[in-house]
Amino acid sequence: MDHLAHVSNQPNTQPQSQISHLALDIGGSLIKLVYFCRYDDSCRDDDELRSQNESLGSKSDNSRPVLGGKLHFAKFETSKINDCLEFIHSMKLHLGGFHDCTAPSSDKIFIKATGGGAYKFADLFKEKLSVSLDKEDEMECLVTGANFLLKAVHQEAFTYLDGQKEFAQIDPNDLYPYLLVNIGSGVSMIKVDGDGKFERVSGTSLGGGTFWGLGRLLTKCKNFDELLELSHQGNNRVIDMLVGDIYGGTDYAKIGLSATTIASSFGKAISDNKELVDYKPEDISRSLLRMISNNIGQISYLNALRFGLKRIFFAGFFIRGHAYTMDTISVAVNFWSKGEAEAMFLRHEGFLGALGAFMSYEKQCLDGLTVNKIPQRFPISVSSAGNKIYCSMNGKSNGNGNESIECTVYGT
Ligand SMILES: Nc1ncnc2c1ncn2[C@@H]1O[C@H](COP(=O)(O)OP(=O)(O)O)[C@@H](O)[C@H]1O
Ligand SMILES: CC(C)(COP(=O)(O)O)[C@@H](O)C(=O)NCCC(=O)O
Repeated sequence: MDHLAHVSNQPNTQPQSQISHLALDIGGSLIKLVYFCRYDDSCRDDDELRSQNESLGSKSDNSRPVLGGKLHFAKFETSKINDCLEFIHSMKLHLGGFHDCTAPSSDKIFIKATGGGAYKFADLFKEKLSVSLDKEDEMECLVTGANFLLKAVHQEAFTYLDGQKEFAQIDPNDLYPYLLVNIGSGVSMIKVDGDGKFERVSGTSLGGGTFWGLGRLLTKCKNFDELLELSHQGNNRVIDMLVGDIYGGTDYAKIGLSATTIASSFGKAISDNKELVDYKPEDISRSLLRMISNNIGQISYLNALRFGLKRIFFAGFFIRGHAYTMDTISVAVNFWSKGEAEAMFLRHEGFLGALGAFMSYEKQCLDGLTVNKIPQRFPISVSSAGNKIYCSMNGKSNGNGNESIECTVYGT
């Protein structure tokens, strides 16, 4: 089975009854899965977690049991949805949904799902797994996921400039407003003012799908990571027309453009008298990556300026923890804002929507949990005091956002 990534150490060895609450984000390019896996001894009072709780500024409640476990993440290409269905089936993840106690037929299992595929593939899930997809709004899920990560997960956000990664100290009480830029197949820009308070203020169709789609056509690369890898070795100046190419090697200082600034992405191709085969795939990949990243960085900054936002968080699987992508976006934001605005990135960049869908289980009547009839309800939410779910990262970041998140949930 060709699933791209999963984060649990050995998911297939987990006792099935420990897995619960599967949530999906089915996007234009990738399907993202989040599910919760309890530890065996999870129903316990845990002093360490209580002190963690107190350090987060919330009061511990000794009367409630603690469910310890991990959030696991996985992703599949949307075009390989059958692999995803097989994975869910083999792990029995589809049983980790909820019964709608209010529905006439309460034997139905619902799985929380967001993204366009929650609509497009609803019948397929019903046919293959006998589950219904309970649809949650994509923008709402992105915002819920971002707020959760920024408030609850240690060292989630970081800046990246000149090869230097620096974790940002995020004060949960001073988080808003910010601009969330989700770079998936397309790009959404969302002004976030609070929990559930947001507005999608802009977007662009020149996103991750454009980079991968054009890149595949122009370079014959077989997968996304190969294309990204190629860009490492490439030189965009071979294809991009620089200010210096137009100005005889000099800056256009009067308007603040150096000779090395890209004047026109892919512009050299009009006059080089070359065919596609004459360009190296790595140079094409590099130019393409800069074109898309610069453009998104610029539009993001303009929207931040429009609403007076200082912080811009970039997410979505286009970024892929890739140094050059993050560097280019950071430089674009820095350049256009003259250092006023800052680009930040998230370790779990691609899982915001799926996490948001996962959080939305909180809204449901959860008494009829289907997995092992867990007696506790599952109040997942991150209040400003962070007093229901606690997280710490498990293991070091590998840049893919594929770590599991240790989390603890109070049962009620
Ligand atoms: N393994 C991969 N296969 C395809 N695209 C990938 C892969 N890894 C990263 N990407 C990039 O991530 C984008 C999808 O990001 P994602 O946040 O999952 O958006 P969506 O919800 O639209 O699928 C793709 O368009 C591509 O640029
Ligand atoms: C339609 C979408 C919200 C779908 O989300 P995605 O699957 O790309 O993550 C997104 O592709 C988008 O915002 N596109 C840009 C459309 C526009 O504003 O021009």
